[in-house]
Amino acid sequence: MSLDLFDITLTYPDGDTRLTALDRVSLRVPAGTATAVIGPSGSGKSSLLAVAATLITPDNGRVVIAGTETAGMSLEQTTALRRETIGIVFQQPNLIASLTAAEQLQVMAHLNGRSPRHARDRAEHLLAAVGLTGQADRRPHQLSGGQRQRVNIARALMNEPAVLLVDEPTSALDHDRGAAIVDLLINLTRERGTATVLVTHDHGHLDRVDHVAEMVDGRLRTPAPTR
Ligand SMILES: Nc1ncnc2c1ncn2[C@@H]1O[C@H](COP(=O)(O)OP(=O)(O)OP(=O)(O)O)[C@@H](O)[C@H]1O
Repeated sequence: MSLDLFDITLTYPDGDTRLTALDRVSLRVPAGTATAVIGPSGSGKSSLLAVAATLITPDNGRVVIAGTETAGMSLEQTTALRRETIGIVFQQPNLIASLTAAEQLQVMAHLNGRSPRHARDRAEHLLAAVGLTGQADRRPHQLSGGQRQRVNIARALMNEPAVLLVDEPTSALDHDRGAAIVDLLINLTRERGTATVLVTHDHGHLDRVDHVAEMVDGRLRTPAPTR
């Protein structure tokens, strides 16, 4: 199931006028593929991710998540859609200090009303998928930065999202660990068929993704295939 943004315009209040952060942006991310969004600071990358995540409603345009049109939905409907179909990986892992790696994941399934047994099994499976077999009982301070980011990614996948939105996942990591995280994200995208958007400053990893979309002053250059 794909992610589709059609002709999105987003403005923010700016004194007496409004600042255009996204200017008629359209983007299609098919299932099982990853698109990197690059561009200078202030070009609109985070705004694009926030609109795709249904965290901000654009002034104009349509956001279609896994075939579901989000325009006109109530707050409750949008929240439910987000919980069920979107996984978000923020730049900083934002893990809960007192919980083990497995518990960080189980909380997500609990919020979605899944059984504790289901949550335990899925957490174990996903921690293995991100290369953290044997680390399930560790708390954040007992994990490295790269391992914490892996827990973060596994947590975003807990509810089997159709769409995976990732903001600067490698910014706190050195080049090799960053490359390993991008490889992991690409493999998970293929295996799980997610439509993945990856905002990144790190152009060293662009050869791994399917498309690169460049933001310039709120506009998107047509995505170019990278392979
Ligand atoms: N909440 C807000 N209120 C007003 N203006 C905002 C708000 N958020 C972002 N902007 C402005 O919108 C434009 C796009 O910002 P955005 O954060 O989307 O860019 P970005 O490409 O993600 O930047 P960076 O790489 O620095 O994170 C910028 O001019 C920014 O100053």
